[in-house]
Amino acid sequence: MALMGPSGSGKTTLLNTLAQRQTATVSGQVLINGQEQPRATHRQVSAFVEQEDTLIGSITVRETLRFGAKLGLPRSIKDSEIDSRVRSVIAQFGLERQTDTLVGTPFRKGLSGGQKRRVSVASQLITGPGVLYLDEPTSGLDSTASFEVMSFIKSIAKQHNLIVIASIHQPSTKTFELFDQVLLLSQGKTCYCGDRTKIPDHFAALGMGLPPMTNPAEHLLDLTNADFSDGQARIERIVNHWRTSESREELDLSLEGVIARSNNSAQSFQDSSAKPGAVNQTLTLLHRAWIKSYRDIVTYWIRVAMYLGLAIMMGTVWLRLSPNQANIQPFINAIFFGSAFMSFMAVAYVPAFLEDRAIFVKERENGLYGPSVFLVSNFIIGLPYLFLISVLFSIIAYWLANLNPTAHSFFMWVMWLFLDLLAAESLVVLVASIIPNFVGALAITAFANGLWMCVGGFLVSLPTLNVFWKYAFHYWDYQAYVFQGMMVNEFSARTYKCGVVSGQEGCTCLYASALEDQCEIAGSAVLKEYGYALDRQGQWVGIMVAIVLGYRLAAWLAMSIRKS
Ligand SMILES: Nc1ncnc2c1ncn2[C@@H]1O[C@H](COP(=O)(O)OP(=O)(O)OP(=O)(O)O)[C@@H](O)[C@H]1O
Repeated sequence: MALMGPSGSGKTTLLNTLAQRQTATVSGQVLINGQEQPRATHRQVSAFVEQEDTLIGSITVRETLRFGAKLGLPRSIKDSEIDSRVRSVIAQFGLERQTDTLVGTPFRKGLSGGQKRRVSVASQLITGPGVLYLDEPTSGLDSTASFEVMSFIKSIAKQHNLIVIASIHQPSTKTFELFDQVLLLSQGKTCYCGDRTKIPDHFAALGMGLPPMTNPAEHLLDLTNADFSDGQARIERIVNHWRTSESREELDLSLEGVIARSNNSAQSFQDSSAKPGAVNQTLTLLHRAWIKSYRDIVTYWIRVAMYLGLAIMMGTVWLRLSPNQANIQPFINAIFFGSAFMSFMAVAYVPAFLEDRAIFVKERENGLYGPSVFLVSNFIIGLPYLFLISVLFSIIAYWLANLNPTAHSFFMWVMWLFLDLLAAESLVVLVASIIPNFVGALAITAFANGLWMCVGGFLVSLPTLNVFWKYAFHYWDYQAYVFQGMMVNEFSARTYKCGVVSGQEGCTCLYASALEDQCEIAGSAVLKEYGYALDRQGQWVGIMVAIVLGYRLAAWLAMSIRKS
């Protein structure tokens, strides 16, 4: 069935209402086989293909369909059967030659627009729905590609006894003729609903017959458009004519028949408990995210390169500092840069997360999985990459800057940096879950990281920081714990040479410590100045883990509440 009508006539609203996908206030009933069904049943028996393709660009056509099947089909279905279903859907959509072609990203060319549309529809058909809703399946395609997409859909609909309801804007004559039924809307009202072939007679009775050599779809749109002269009066005539027409009477009668029959027979639909379990779905998402993470440079590799650049820059700016008192402040500054600025740069994760979130929203709408599965897989897939970034950054920057040169201190630094990046990424996930908009999420994450920098205790020492900022924000500032941890790592066991004044005997030490008479400063004196304890790293690690989990939990809450 083609759902047609001029712009703003209510096509999308009706389609969403039928598919039970929106919360707009509507009245009336949506019946399947003559009976009202719960939302979960709608999701089981139907599939919805949105106007925009939300495909993952860095996986192949075969992988797209396989992952779609594994996420949506009951776990009792074996891998071999999934593979054969995938092969058959690929063949039905004429995509054999593109089976192992990537869908395509801005950096790697993949499928054409029409092929992408076919993959979008195919990925919804793999789970074998009975009703398929298509929101403007041909938008953005030229008339040849539109016809091609619709004819594939038509032949599959015939083969599988599938009901297809597609909103469509301005189909060519050939594409229009693929539809059996037409529902014509204008200003939210029905202008015609029924057999396509009966349209010419229906409108001819109104004196609005189809002129020769005219595209029928275009003619119908002209008739129902209120913007033309006499538009309003004409639409009212069309609507009234439909209300009293024979076609309308026939439709009512057949609906009454369906409802009466359904009252005498209980409908049973497929059991939803047979869906794949949360663990299986998490593993499937992890597998898909893993492929995406190594193929798509935007996900992690741009960030790896950026952190490598920053490591070289930091290591050469703070180049081989010797441990003397003049370098104590530069060491502290290096630690601040290594903790605060590194986490600030996590804003580079915003676009990749928003892309994953868009896929999640679509798949949740289709009833595949919820926020827990998405967030757990997102968390796990980030761990190896963040660890890799922490190790690579540290190998370069730590030794070039000559921070405390012991193996133990190096590994402790890597751990602090890893926790830092993990917390920063969790903050991005939280902010982008609440504000799923590129500029908005970027601005708020940058603001939050700016705030954490200011109240961390380095730019303004804790005793000086005013009580509001201290008590409201300092104690859950993840950057503060990383800074403290890195400071203890550098200064707890290292000594620094005091300064010698030329022409004088002895030396002057900037920090008083027990080693003053040997012209040295014990690093612990620096920590004393900042008020940092030497033995609380374990507690700080615990607090960092709690902050990371807190951010992820808050993101889960935001995603559970926010549905779009
Ligand atoms: N039956 C109705 N009664 C009253 N208002 C309606 C009805 N259907 C839709 N609307 C309202 O009309 C507006 C346009 O609806 P919608 O976006 O569904 O139109 P559309 O035909 O899909 O437009 P386009 O082709 O431009 O996407 C929306 O604000 C919607 O809430």
